[in-house]
Amino acid sequence: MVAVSDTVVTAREVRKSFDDEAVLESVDLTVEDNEILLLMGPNGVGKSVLLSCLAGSGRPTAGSIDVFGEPATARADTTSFLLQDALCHGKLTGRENVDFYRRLHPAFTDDWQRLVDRFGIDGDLEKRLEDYSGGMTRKLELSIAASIDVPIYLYDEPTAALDLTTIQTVHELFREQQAAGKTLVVASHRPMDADVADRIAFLATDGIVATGRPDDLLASLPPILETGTANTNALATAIEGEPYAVAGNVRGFLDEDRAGDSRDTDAGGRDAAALVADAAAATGIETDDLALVEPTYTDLFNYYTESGPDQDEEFR
Ligand SMILES: Nc1ncnc2c1ncn2[C@@H]1O[C@H](COP(=O)(O)OP(=O)(O)OP(=O)(O)O)[C@@H](O)[C@H]1O
Repeated sequence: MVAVSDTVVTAREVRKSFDDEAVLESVDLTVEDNEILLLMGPNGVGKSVLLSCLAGSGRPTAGSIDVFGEPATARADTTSFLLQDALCHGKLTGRENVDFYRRLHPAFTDDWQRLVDRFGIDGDLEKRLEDYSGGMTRKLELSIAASIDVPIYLYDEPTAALDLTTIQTVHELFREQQAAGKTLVVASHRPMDADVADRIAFLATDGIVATGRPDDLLASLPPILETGTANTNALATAIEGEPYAVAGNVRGFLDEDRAGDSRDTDAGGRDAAALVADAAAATGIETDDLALVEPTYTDLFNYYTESGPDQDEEFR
Protein backbone atom coordinates (compact mmCIF):
# COMPACT_ATOMS: atom_id res chain seq x y z
CA MET A 1 0.00 0.00 0.00
CA VAL A 2 1.41 3.35 -0.98
CA ALA A 3 1.45 6.42 1.23
CA VAL A 4 -0.88 9.29 0.41
CA SER A 5 1.02 11.56 -1.93
CA ASP A 6 0.73 13.99 -4.80
CA THR A 7 -1.86 13.95 -7.52
CA VAL A 8 -0.32 13.29 -10.94
CA VAL A 9 -3.47 13.19 -13.09
CA THR A 10 -6.61 15.27 -12.60
CA ALA A 11 -9.70 14.88 -14.77
CA ARG A 12 -12.38 17.51 -14.18
CA GLU A 13 -15.91 17.28 -15.53
CA VAL A 14 -14.71 15.42 -18.59
CA ARG A 15 -17.26 14.82 -21.32
CA LYS A 16 -16.60 12.98 -24.54
CA SER A 17 -18.99 12.60 -27.46
CA PHE A 18 -18.60 11.03 -30.87
CA ASP A 19 -20.79 12.96 -33.31
CA ASP A 20 -23.71 13.69 -31.01
CA GLU A 21 -23.42 10.43 -29.09
CA ALA A 22 -22.24 11.06 -25.51
CA VAL A 23 -19.89 8.40 -24.13
CA LEU A 24 -18.44 10.10 -21.05
CA GLU A 25 -20.58 12.40 -18.90
CA SER A 26 -18.95 14.57 -16.28
CA VAL A 27 -16.06 12.34 -15.24
CA ASP A 28 -14.04 13.55 -12.25
CA LEU A 29 -11.01 11.47 -11.38
CA THR A 30 -7.64 11.91 -9.72
CA VAL A 31 -4.65 9.59 -9.92
CA GLU A 32 -2.14 9.80 -7.07
CA ASP A 33 1.59 9.51 -7.53
CA ASN A 34 2.85 5.91 -7.31
CA GLU A 35 -0.56 4.28 -6.89
CA ILE A 36 -2.17 1.46 -8.84
CA LEU A 37 -5.65 2.71 -9.71
CA LEU A 38 -8.08 0.18 -11.14
CA LEU A 39 -10.72 1.67 -13.41
CA MET A 40 -13.67 -0.70 -13.47
CA GLY A 41 -16.93 -0.62 -15.37
CA PRO A 42 -19.10 -2.70 -17.65
CA ASN A 43 -18.46 -3.24 -21.37
CA GLY A 44 -18.90 -0.15 -23.47
CA VAL A 45 -19.13 2.36 -20.61
CA GLY A 46 -16.12 4.32 -21.86
CA LYS A 47 -13.05 3.03 -20.00
CA SER A 48 -10.92 2.95 -23.16
CA VAL A 49 -12.15 6.37 -24.24
CA LEU A 50 -11.24 7.78 -20.81
CA LEU A 51 -7.78 6.19 -20.92
CA SER A 52 -7.14 7.66 -24.37
CA CYS A 53 -8.07 11.09 -22.97
CA LEU A 54 -5.70 10.56 -20.00
CA ALA A 55 -2.98 9.57 -22.49
CA GLY A 56 -3.59 12.76 -24.46
CA SER A 57 -4.39 10.86 -27.67
CA GLY A 58 -8.10 11.61 -27.31
CA ARG A 59 -9.42 15.09 -26.57
CA PRO A 60 -12.34 15.61 -24.19
CA THR A 61 -15.34 17.33 -25.77
CA ALA A 62 -15.59 19.37 -22.55
CA GLY A 63 -13.76 19.50 -19.23
CA SER A 64 -10.03 19.24 -18.64
CA ILE A 65 -7.34 16.66 -17.98
CA ASP A 66 -4.04 17.68 -16.42
CA VAL A 67 -0.99 15.44 -16.19
CA PHE A 68 1.72 16.78 -13.91
CA GLY A 69 -0.10 20.11 -14.00
CA GLU A 70 -0.23 20.47 -17.78
CA PRO A 71 -2.94 19.54 -20.31
CA ALA A 72 -2.70 15.81 -21.12
CA THR A 73 -2.26 16.53 -24.81
CA ALA A 74 0.99 18.37 -24.08
CA ARG A 75 2.53 15.50 -22.08
CA ALA A 76 2.95 12.56 -24.46
CA ASP A 77 6.40 11.90 -22.95
CA THR A 78 4.95 10.96 -19.58
CA THR A 79 2.69 8.02 -20.39
CA SER A 80 2.91 4.55 -21.88
CA PHE A 81 -0.50 3.45 -23.13
CA LEU A 82 -1.33 -0.22 -23.68
CA LEU A 83 -4.20 -0.05 -26.14
CA GLN A 84 -6.90 -2.67 -25.97
CA ASP A 85 -6.29 -4.41 -29.31
CA ALA A 86 -4.26 -2.21 -31.52
CA LEU A 87 -0.67 -1.95 -30.34
CA CYS A 88 0.94 -4.51 -32.64
CA HIS A 89 0.76 -5.06 -36.39
CA GLY A 90 -0.31 -8.52 -37.59
CA LYS A 91 1.94 -8.64 -40.68
CA LEU A 92 5.07 -7.94 -38.64
CA THR A 93 6.89 -10.52 -36.56
CA GLY A 94 7.15 -10.16 -32.79
CA ARG A 95 10.70 -8.85 -33.14
CA GLU A 96 9.73 -6.39 -35.90
CA ASN A 97 6.91 -5.04 -33.71
CA VAL A 98 9.39 -4.55 -30.86
CA ASP A 99 11.81 -2.80 -33.26
CA PHE A 100 9.02 -0.52 -34.45
CA TYR A 101 8.37 0.72 -30.92
CA ARG A 102 12.08 0.90 -30.10
CA ARG A 103 12.57 3.32 -32.99
CA LEU A 104 9.34 5.20 -32.24
CA HIS A 105 9.76 5.85 -28.53
CA PRO A 106 12.84 7.61 -27.16
CA ALA A 107 12.24 6.11 -23.71
CA PHE A 108 12.10 2.50 -24.95
CA THR A 109 14.42 0.24 -22.93
CA ASP A 110 15.81 -3.27 -23.24
CA ASP A 111 13.42 -4.51 -20.55
CA TRP A 112 11.32 -6.15 -23.28
CA GLN A 113 13.89 -8.98 -23.52
CA ARG A 114 13.45 -9.88 -19.87
CA LEU A 115 9.66 -9.59 -20.18
CA VAL A 116 9.19 -11.79 -23.28
CA ASP A 117 11.35 -14.36 -21.51
CA ARG A 118 9.25 -14.11 -18.36
CA PHE A 119 6.01 -14.44 -20.35
CA GLY A 120 7.42 -17.45 -22.22
CA ILE A 121 7.19 -15.97 -25.72
CA ASP A 122 10.94 -15.48 -26.30
CA GLY A 123 10.89 -18.41 -28.76
CA ASP A 124 8.08 -16.87 -30.83
CA LEU A 125 9.66 -13.58 -31.85
CA GLU A 126 10.26 -14.59 -35.47
CA LYS A 127 6.56 -15.45 -36.00
CA ARG A 128 4.15 -12.93 -37.46
CA LEU A 129 1.67 -11.50 -34.98
CA GLU A 130 -1.22 -12.81 -37.09
CA ASP A 131 0.00 -16.29 -36.13
CA TYR A 132 0.07 -15.51 -32.39
CA SER A 133 -2.76 -16.57 -30.09
CA GLY A 134 -4.71 -13.80 -28.33
CA GLY A 135 -2.80 -14.44 -25.11
CA MET A 136 0.61 -14.38 -26.87
CA THR A 137 -0.28 -11.07 -28.51
CA ARG A 138 -1.26 -9.61 -25.14
CA LYS A 139 2.04 -10.80 -23.63
CA LEU A 140 4.04 -9.12 -26.39
CA GLU A 141 2.02 -5.91 -26.10
CA LEU A 142 2.54 -5.86 -22.33
CA SER A 143 6.27 -6.45 -22.83
CA ILE A 144 6.43 -3.49 -25.19
CA ALA A 145 4.27 -1.12 -23.12
CA ALA A 146 6.12 -1.93 -19.88
CA SER A 147 9.52 -1.41 -21.54
CA ILE A 148 8.89 2.27 -22.11
CA ASP A 149 10.46 4.13 -19.20
CA VAL A 150 7.89 6.79 -18.26
CA PRO A 151 6.28 7.82 -14.96
CA ILE A 152 2.72 6.76 -15.84
CA TYR A 153 1.41 3.54 -17.39
CA LEU A 154 -2.13 3.27 -18.73
CA TYR A 155 -3.07 -0.36 -19.25
CA ASP A 156 -6.32 -1.13 -21.05
CA GLU A 157 -7.61 -4.64 -20.25
CA PRO A 158 -4.07 -5.96 -19.67
CA THR A 159 -5.28 -9.34 -18.41
CA ALA A 160 -7.87 -9.99 -21.13
CA ALA A 161 -7.16 -13.30 -22.89
CA LEU A 162 -4.60 -14.33 -20.28
CA ASP A 163 -4.71 -17.51 -18.18
CA LEU A 164 -4.76 -17.34 -14.38
CA THR A 165 -1.03 -18.07 -13.97
CA THR A 166 -0.12 -15.33 -16.43
CA ILE A 167 -2.46 -12.90 -14.68
CA GLN A 168 -0.44 -13.45 -11.49
CA THR A 169 2.73 -12.68 -13.48
CA VAL A 170 1.15 -9.47 -14.77
CA HIS A 171 0.16 -8.47 -11.25
CA GLU A 172 3.76 -9.10 -10.11
CA LEU A 173 4.99 -6.91 -12.94
CA PHE A 174 2.62 -4.13 -11.86
CA ARG A 175 3.84 -4.34 -8.26
CA GLU A 176 7.45 -4.18 -9.47
CA GLN A 177 6.67 -1.11 -11.55
CA GLN A 178 5.06 0.48 -8.52
CA ALA A 179 8.10 -0.37 -6.38
CA ALA A 180 10.20 1.38 -9.03
CA GLY A 181 8.18 4.56 -8.43
CA LYS A 182 5.73 4.30 -11.34
CA THR A 183 2.03 5.18 -11.36
CA LEU A 184 -0.42 2.76 -13.00
CA VAL A 185 -3.99 3.13 -14.21
CA VAL A 186 -5.48 -0.23 -15.17
CA ALA A 187 -8.85 -0.48 -16.93
CA SER A 188 -10.52 -3.83 -16.44
CA HIS A 189 -13.80 -5.60 -15.93
CA ARG A 190 -12.11 -8.57 -14.30
CA PRO A 191 -12.85 -8.53 -10.55
CA MET A 192 -9.59 -10.39 -9.81
CA ASP A 193 -7.59 -7.40 -11.00
CA ALA A 194 -8.78 -5.71 -7.79
CA ASP A 195 -6.13 -7.85 -6.01
CA VAL A 196 -3.41 -5.52 -7.24
CA ALA A 197 -5.21 -2.19 -6.80
CA ASP A 198 -4.55 0.50 -4.17
CA ARG A 199 -7.80 2.15 -5.18
CA ILE A 200 -10.68 1.28 -7.45
CA ALA A 201 -12.75 3.79 -9.42
CA PHE A 202 -16.06 2.62 -10.89
CA LEU A 203 -17.13 4.21 -14.13
CA ALA A 204 -20.86 4.19 -14.93
CA THR A 205 -22.87 5.98 -17.59
CA ASP A 206 -23.16 9.10 -15.45
CA GLY A 207 -19.52 9.30 -14.44
CA ILE A 208 -17.36 7.88 -11.65
CA VAL A 209 -19.88 6.53 -9.13
CA ALA A 210 -17.46 5.40 -6.40
CA THR A 211 -13.75 5.44 -5.64
CA GLY A 212 -11.90 3.98 -2.72
CA ARG A 213 -9.56 1.40 -1.32
CA PRO A 214 -10.74 -2.15 -2.11
CA ASP A 215 -11.27 -3.07 1.56
CA ASP A 216 -13.24 0.10 2.27
CA LEU A 217 -15.43 -0.44 -0.76
CA LEU A 218 -16.05 -4.07 0.23
CA ALA A 219 -16.97 -2.99 3.76
CA SER A 220 -19.38 -0.38 2.41
CA LEU A 221 -21.59 -2.91 0.60
CA PRO A 222 -25.02 -3.75 1.98
CA PRO A 223 -25.50 -7.28 3.37
CA ILE A 224 -25.43 -9.86 0.58
CA LEU A 225 -27.98 -12.66 0.53
CA GLU A 226 -27.39 -15.93 -1.30
CA THR A 227 -29.85 -18.68 -2.17
CA GLY A 228 -30.43 -21.42 -4.75
CA THR A 229 -31.38 -20.51 -8.30
CA ALA A 230 -34.88 -21.94 -7.77
CA ASN A 231 -35.51 -19.01 -5.39
CA THR A 232 -34.38 -16.29 -7.81
CA ASN A 233 -37.78 -14.60 -8.12
CA ALA A 234 -38.44 -14.75 -4.40
CA LEU A 235 -35.00 -13.25 -3.64
CA ALA A 236 -35.78 -10.37 -5.99
CA THR A 237 -38.53 -9.18 -3.61
CA ALA A 238 -36.05 -8.34 -0.83
CA ILE A 239 -33.06 -6.90 -2.66
CA GLU A 240 -31.87 -3.79 -4.50
CA GLY A 241 -31.51 -4.30 -8.24
CA GLU A 242 -31.50 -7.73 -9.86
CA PRO A 243 -30.29 -11.08 -8.48
CA TYR A 244 -27.04 -12.25 -10.09
CA ALA A 245 -25.56 -15.73 -10.47
CA VAL A 246 -22.45 -16.79 -8.54
CA ALA A 247 -21.16 -20.38 -8.63
CA GLY A 248 -24.49 -22.14 -9.09
CA ASN A 249 -26.42 -19.86 -6.69
CA VAL A 250 -27.93 -16.40 -6.90
CA ARG A 251 -27.07 -13.37 -4.81
CA GLY A 252 -28.51 -9.95 -4.17
CA PHE A 253 -27.94 -6.86 -2.02
CA LEU A 254 -30.40 -6.68 0.84
CA ASP A 255 -32.81 -3.78 0.58
CA GLU A 256 -33.43 -2.94 4.22
CA ASP A 257 -36.61 -1.02 3.45
CA ARG A 258 -38.16 -4.06 1.83
CA ALA A 259 -36.82 -6.80 4.09
CA GLY A 260 -36.91 -5.11 7.48
CA ASP A 261 -33.82 -4.12 9.41
CA SER A 262 -32.66 -6.17 12.37
CA ARG A 263 -29.28 -4.55 12.62
CA ASP A 264 -28.14 -2.68 15.63
CA THR A 265 -26.82 0.13 13.48
CA ASP A 266 -25.86 2.37 16.41
CA ALA A 267 -23.42 -0.23 17.62
CA GLY A 268 -22.35 -0.99 14.06
CA GLY A 269 -23.03 -4.67 14.68
CA ARG A 270 -24.73 -7.14 12.41
CA ASP A 271 -26.96 -9.87 13.70
CA ALA A 272 -26.71 -12.24 10.77
CA ALA A 273 -29.32 -14.68 12.06
CA ALA A 274 -31.91 -11.95 12.58
CA LEU A 275 -31.15 -10.47 9.18
CA VAL A 276 -31.61 -13.82 7.48
CA ALA A 277 -34.81 -14.41 9.45
CA ASP A 278 -36.22 -11.03 8.32
CA ALA A 279 -35.26 -11.73 4.72
CA ALA A 280 -36.76 -15.22 4.90
CA ALA A 281 -40.03 -13.77 6.20
CA ALA A 282 -40.03 -11.11 3.46
CA THR A 283 -39.26 -13.51 0.61
CA GLY A 284 -40.90 -16.73 1.73
CA ILE A 285 -37.57 -18.56 1.30
CA GLU A 286 -36.72 -21.11 4.03
CA THR A 287 -33.99 -19.81 6.37
CA ASP A 288 -31.98 -22.97 5.61
CA ASP A 289 -31.89 -21.93 1.95
CA LEU A 290 -30.80 -18.38 2.67
CA ALA A 291 -27.34 -17.24 3.77
CA LEU A 292 -25.54 -14.00 4.40
CA VAL A 293 -22.19 -14.14 2.58
CA GLU A 294 -18.90 -12.25 2.77
CA PRO A 295 -18.52 -9.82 -0.13
CA THR A 296 -16.06 -10.61 -2.91
CA TYR A 297 -14.71 -8.41 -5.68
CA THR A 298 -17.30 -9.95 -7.99
CA ASP A 299 -20.04 -8.67 -5.66
CA LEU A 300 -18.35 -5.27 -5.54
CA PHE A 301 -18.24 -5.13 -9.33
CA ASN A 302 -21.90 -6.12 -9.56
CA TYR A 303 -22.95 -3.56 -7.00
CA TYR A 304 -21.35 -0.59 -8.70
CA THR A 305 -21.88 -1.60 -12.29
CA GLU A 306 -25.06 -3.67 -12.41
CA SER A 307 -27.11 -4.10 -9.27
CA GLY A 308 -26.51 -1.19 -6.97
CA PRO A 309 -28.10 2.20 -6.70
CA ASP A 310 -26.39 5.39 -7.84
CA GLN A 311 -23.51 6.09 -5.51
CA ASP A 312 -21.38 9.13 -5.07
CA GLU A 313 -18.93 8.36 -2.32
CA GLU A 314 -15.26 8.73 -1.76
CA PHE A 315 -13.46 6.49 0.72
CA ARG A 316 -9.90 7.58 1.35
N1 LIG B 1 -13.76 6.59 -32.28
C1 LIG B 1 -15.01 6.33 -31.90
N2 LIG B 1 -16.06 6.73 -32.62
C2 LIG B 1 -17.34 6.49 -32.22
N3 LIG B 1 -17.65 5.82 -31.09
C3 LIG B 1 -16.65 5.39 -30.33
C4 LIG B 1 -15.28 5.61 -30.68
N4 LIG B 1 -14.50 5.07 -29.72
C5 LIG B 1 -15.34 4.53 -28.81
N5 LIG B 1 -16.62 4.72 -29.18
C6 LIG B 1 -17.81 4.30 -28.44
O1 LIG B 1 -17.65 4.67 -27.09
C7 LIG B 1 -18.28 3.72 -26.23
C8 LIG B 1 -17.32 3.32 -25.14
O2 LIG B 1 -16.29 2.54 -25.71
P1 LIG B 1 -15.05 2.04 -24.85
O3 LIG B 1 -14.23 1.20 -25.76
O4 LIG B 1 -14.39 3.19 -24.20
O5 LIG B 1 -15.76 1.14 -23.74
P2 LIG B 1 -15.06 0.25 -22.62
O6 LIG B 1 -15.67 0.65 -21.32
O7 LIG B 1 -13.60 0.32 -22.75
O8 LIG B 1 -15.63 -1.17 -23.04
P3 LIG B 1 -14.98 -2.65 -22.98
O9 LIG B 1 -15.01 -3.07 -21.54
O10 LIG B 1 -15.91 -3.44 -23.81
O11 LIG B 1 -13.60 -2.56 -23.54
C9 LIG B 1 -18.74 2.57 -27.11
O12 LIG B 1 -20.11 2.70 -27.35
C10 LIG B 1 -17.95 2.78 -28.38
O13 LIG B 1 -18.66 2.31 -29.50
